[in-house]
Amino acid sequence: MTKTVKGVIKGIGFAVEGFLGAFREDVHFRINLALSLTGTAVSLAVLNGCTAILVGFINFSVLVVELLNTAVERAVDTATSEFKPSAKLAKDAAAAAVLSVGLFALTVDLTVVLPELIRRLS
Ligand SMILES: Nc1ncnc2c1ncn2[C@@H]1O[C@H](COP(=O)(O)OP(=O)(O)OP(=O)(O)O)[C@@H](O)[C@H]1O
Repeated sequence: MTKTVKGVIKGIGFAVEGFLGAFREDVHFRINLALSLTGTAVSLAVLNGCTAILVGFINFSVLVVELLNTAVERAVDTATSEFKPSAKLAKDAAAAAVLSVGLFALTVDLTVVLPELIRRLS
């Protein structure tokens, strides 16, 4: 196995560790994981073609942004235990990113996915 391939496999291992660590230690991550994967699965199940992929991706992106939020929170906690305005802004801006994408995903789910789900079930 070449050095490059070994490096890629190692990198994937670190990514899996990051995912499992966030799952273990962050309750917000677990909640957003459940919501995001449910939204993604329902979108892919009830919508078709490009719409399914786009709406599924919007739901999945909540999970991605929540992972970044967890990373920012942990990095800030590692960097300082003192109260610093810049630390507050870093954490609050990361939380705002999750809120923004979450609200957008919710709006899309309520206006695109839910009506289609109801139509199929009725
Ligand atoms: N070192 C710090 N300096 C300034 N403000 C901070 C610092 N750490 C946290 N805060 C702020 O305090 C509030 C609560 O943060 P806290 O880290 O307790 O909760 P959180 O961001 O939801 O993360 P967690 O998931 O770890 O509970 C937030 O507004 C955050 O920006």
